[in-house]
Amino acid sequence: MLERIKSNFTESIQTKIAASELLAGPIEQAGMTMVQSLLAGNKILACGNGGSAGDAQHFSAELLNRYETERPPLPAIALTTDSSTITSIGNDYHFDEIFSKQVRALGNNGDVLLAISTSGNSRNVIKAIETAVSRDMPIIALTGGDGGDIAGLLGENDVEIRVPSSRTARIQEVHLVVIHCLCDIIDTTLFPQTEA
Ligand SMILES: O=C(CO)[C@@H](O)[C@H](O)[C@H](O)[C@H](O)COP(=O)(O)O
Ligand SMILES: [Zn+2]
Repeated sequence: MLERIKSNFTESIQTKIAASELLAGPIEQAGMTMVQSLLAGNKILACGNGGSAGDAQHFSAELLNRYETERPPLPAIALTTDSSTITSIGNDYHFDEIFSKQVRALGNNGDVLLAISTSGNSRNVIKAIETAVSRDMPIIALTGGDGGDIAGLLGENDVEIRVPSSRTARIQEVHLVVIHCLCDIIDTTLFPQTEA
């Protein structure tokens, strides 16, 4: 068991090192897309399932409250938190619609959709992306594996940040680092004078 534990750490570290080489460019591009949207008075909507629902909430909390620096609150909404909304859409329509219906209600032209799926194949995340496309919302997709169906849906103003791993746990561990990089870009670009 001790060897198994150590190998989980080793694999996580190695995936992060590989990701830092591959993903620094796309992460910078995604961070600047978010900065431009926030500067224009827009907001960021975030969604995902399971561990990725937690990631969506982690991101929105860091914008709404703070990341590392003292700065004003920034507008973000996790579409994963309102159990009344999620259960009623799932019950009356379909679980595939739980995020897309909220994007229809809350998403405006220029808002960003942060779509998180380790497989790239979650139907409710895919439908949220399709709705965001129809609203002219740029999409930042955090994926893994081969990018799944999400990879084929993105346009030239969108950014896919695809973790080079096929294990859900390893992909999620890198997604968290990516989310912290995005928060760091937002803080240091929008509030360059503020001390951490
Ligand atoms: O956290 C984990 C596994 O580490 C699970 O809860 C996992 O997030 C769920 O199985 C999700 O439904 C997987 O969805 P996705 O990442 O493929 O979109
Ligand atoms: Zn997990």
